Amino acid sequence: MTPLLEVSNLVTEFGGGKDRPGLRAVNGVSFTVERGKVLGLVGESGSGKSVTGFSIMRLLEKPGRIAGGQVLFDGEDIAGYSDDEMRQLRGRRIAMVFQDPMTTLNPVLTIGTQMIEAVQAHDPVSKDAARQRARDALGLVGIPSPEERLSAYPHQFSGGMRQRVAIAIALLHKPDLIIADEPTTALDVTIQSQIISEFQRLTEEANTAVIWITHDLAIVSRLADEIAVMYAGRLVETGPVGQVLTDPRHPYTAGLIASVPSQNRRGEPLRQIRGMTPAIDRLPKGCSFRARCDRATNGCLRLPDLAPEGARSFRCFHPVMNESAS
Ligand SMILES: Nc1ncnc2c1ncn2[C@@H]1O[C@H](COP(=O)(O)OP(=O)(O)OP(=O)(O)O)[C@@H](O)[C@H]1O
Repeated sequence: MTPLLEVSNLVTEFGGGKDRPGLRAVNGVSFTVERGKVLGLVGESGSGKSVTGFSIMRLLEKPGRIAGGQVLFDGEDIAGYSDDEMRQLRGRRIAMVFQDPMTTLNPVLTIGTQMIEAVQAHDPVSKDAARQRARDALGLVGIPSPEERLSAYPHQFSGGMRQRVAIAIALLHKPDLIIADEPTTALDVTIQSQIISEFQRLTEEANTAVIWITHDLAIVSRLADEIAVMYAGRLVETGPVGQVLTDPRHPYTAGLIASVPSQNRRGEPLRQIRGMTPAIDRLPKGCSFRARCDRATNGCLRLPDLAPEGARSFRCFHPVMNESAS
């Protein structure tokens, strides 16, 4: 069966032109997402996670542009779709949830008006039927008194409730894929946990595939089937989440896991990856992680390929081998 989403060699640049390369925020990224499965896309700030999500959705702001690669959605290359074709797909078959729900919501319209518009944008149903769908969707994401809340404006909701509304809008048309870009990062942990559980239940019921963009490995271990780790615009490790998180191969993945606070002992300094992610306009030659890596050798002046090993793949000449895990 064709995967729901197949991203191959995606390159996204900012600026540049015909003869001038731009800044490569996404540099040859390939991954697949199967129907109903959750991919956790992780990496430090600036690694290119959001730009990958925006490229798939074709919501890149100028001067951002897809400079190469393919995005096959249900077997069709949507990277070449016109803006109109893309608008048809967005909201109906692919939806996005952002860190700030106000990216989705309009502050001057009631939630009801916005949700009815969102229903009618893709389904030619009556206003009453659309209102009913909106009410049901608010109920599904745990908004109390949904009928009354339809008449409220976004500012009359708490941050957590606003994010639930944004999720309800994303789920309105039962999309095949949701790209969730750090949707719980700005919320406190209890609300975060409730929203993740509800999101998980709703997407499982509708067999929706999800790309969950985050830097939080705890969320990924709870939610995702597969993980893809990005570093400086490239994927450095991919695979089933259980395998990668318990037995990482790439030293960067291992460093990320070791720096999770719960992995550290009380009283000892928190382990962290030394140094900083290189800026995308000053990427070092070869492996971009080598300046921060204890395992690097002169051989790392060449760029390793993302090489497969069973169900996983990693981009490293000197992978971590955890014998106790095998
Ligand atoms: N509009 C823009 N113009 C120029 N460069 C940009 C623009 N948007 C993003 N970038 C660059 O693209 C790179 C990747 O950014 P991106 O937002 O995808 O990172 P991220 O991994 O999602 O980080 P974060 O977790 O902080 O959102 C960064 O180096 C960023 O500076």
